[in-house]
Amino acid sequence: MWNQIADRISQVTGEKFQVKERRSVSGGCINQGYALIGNGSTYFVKLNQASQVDMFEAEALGLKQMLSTHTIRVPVPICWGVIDRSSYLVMEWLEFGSPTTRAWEQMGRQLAAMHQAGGSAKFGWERNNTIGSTPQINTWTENWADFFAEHRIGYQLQLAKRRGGSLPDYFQVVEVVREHLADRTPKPSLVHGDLWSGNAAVTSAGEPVILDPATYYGDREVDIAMTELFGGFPAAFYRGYNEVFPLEEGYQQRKTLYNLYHILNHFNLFGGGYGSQANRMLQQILSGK
Ligand SMILES: Nc1ncnc2c1ncn2[C@@H]1O[C@H](COP(=O)(O)OP(=O)(O)OP(=O)(O)O)[C@@H](O)[C@H]1O
Repeated sequence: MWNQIADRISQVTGEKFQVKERRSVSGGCINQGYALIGNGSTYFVKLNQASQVDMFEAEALGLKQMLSTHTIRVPVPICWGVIDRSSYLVMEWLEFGSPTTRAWEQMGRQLAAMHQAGGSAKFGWERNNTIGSTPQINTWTENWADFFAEHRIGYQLQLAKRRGGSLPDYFQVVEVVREHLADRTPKPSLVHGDLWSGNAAVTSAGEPVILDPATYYGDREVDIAMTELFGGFPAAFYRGYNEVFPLEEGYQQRKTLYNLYHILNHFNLFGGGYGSQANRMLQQILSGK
């Protein structure tokens, strides 16, 4: 299989690539990561079962879409497909370094520029993708409140019900979410979609980079909300972001709603205490606080 992947890399890049060494890269939960080292070039390869090829294709197309904005660095996808029983995604290898305050500030500015780049009149994306390993529904929708209420919260609630979670009534929640967002009419921004600290890094040359996206066109605030969910990014990141594209009034209230999506998804993926956390957030939202 590795030789076939090397042949595909050679075909796509136009430069003969032969594997000299292969190293396992730890860090991901969903896929197995490898460094493929050749003479003078290295690639990062993710592997999964053959059935997961759509997930890799969506990731590659999301990375391409972000690249097309020329705003923030993301790993360049090279090729993907199925060989034998495995699906694979090959991308540019990145050397990571320690982030400086300057790099965080620049990441904020560059993410803001990506959010400003435009490119769609509707919310959604050209295909469904995944958030973690959960399907993420990206049906094109005119109205942000409808999109987020139905395709983000509603979809996760349905999955949670099937998982046996005791969460408030689906219709009540979806309607309350729709109401809460009724006055929110953002321009569709290309968002990363899964921007926690594990998916943000800095190269050894000091350049900010964002990885492993769950791209779609949505309210830019979903990315900022998620950066705050598991501990937050350094203050320099928010300073840089607000310099270019200041957050609007009401963000603090919407933040809980936007992060509820990820907590419901964590409940669906991992169960445990995420169910009670989702319930607390839902109660807060339903009581209008
Ligand atoms: N282009 C790259 N070059 C070098 N190392 C990388 C690259 N992309 C990711 N990595 C390393 O591999 C690890 C896993 O990558 P990633 O998070 O994309 O995998 P995943 O299995 O899809 O993730 P997850 O389970 O977090 O959704 C990262 O933490 C990072 O250290």
